[in-house]
Amino acid sequence: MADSEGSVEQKFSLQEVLDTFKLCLSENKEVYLQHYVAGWRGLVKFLNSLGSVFGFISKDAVNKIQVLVSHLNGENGSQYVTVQSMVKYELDNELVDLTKRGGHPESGCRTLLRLHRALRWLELFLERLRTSTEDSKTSVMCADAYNESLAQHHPWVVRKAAGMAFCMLPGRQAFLEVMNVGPPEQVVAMLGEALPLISEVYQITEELYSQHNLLDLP
Ligand SMILES: CCCCCCCC/C=C\CCCCCCCC(=O)N[C@@H](COP(=O)(O)O)[C@H](O)/C=C/CCCCCCCCCCCCC
Repeated sequence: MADSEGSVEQKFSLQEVLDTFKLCLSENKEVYLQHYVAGWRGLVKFLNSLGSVFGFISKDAVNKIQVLVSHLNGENGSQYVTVQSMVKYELDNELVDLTKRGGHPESGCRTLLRLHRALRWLELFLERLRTSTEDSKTSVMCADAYNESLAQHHPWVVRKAAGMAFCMLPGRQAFLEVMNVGPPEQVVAMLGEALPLISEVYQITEELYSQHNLLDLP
């Protein structure tokens, strides 16, 4: 639908996100950065539809997406086709701050690590949502998933702000409706399809980062 300024309204579609995560893995199980970033773009669209209280989260995610896009579109873009090639290129060329922040505050490795940690939150949250019942609270599912994952990497002030934002989440039914899939049973089925894909992308990235000791990049 076009708005009053003539631009096309971008509605969130879970199917679209599912499709992008399907495209993320190459035949030899490398993670395509372009599709990884597209998956996050889709998720941010969803976050934006929940209202301005989530703006500070959306802003941070968009910043990180933009950093990765600028690597992809930069003069060394061919080195950023997959997460594997990015890691190799940046490590071989000493483009990553490994122990403390220095000359490479926006390395692809560091930036992707932040989204990678958030992907674990997403996996935990969606699994809770998939197995939830009508009276389950999205705010509780979201907070539990956050405390089990991302929270460990955030300072008190961010944890506090995130906790307050979670309280503003719509209830389960409204939440499922925003996904634009159909009745709750259909959403649950689609989540069942999406979760193994998200989980595989997460696991492959986690192993790669672990092999190269990149899981604690400053
Ligand atoms: C399938 C559809 C249903 C679920 C849709 C969920 C949509 C979620 C979309 C985006 C999630 C946001 C990802 C946030 C990335 C955060 C990265 C991060 O950890 N950044 C921190 C560290 O960065 P540096 O300072 O080291 O550069 C930064 O400090 C964070 C600031 C913002 C607060 C982040 C809170 C994250 C909460 C988890 C997401 C909650 C979304 C709730 C909506 C359901």
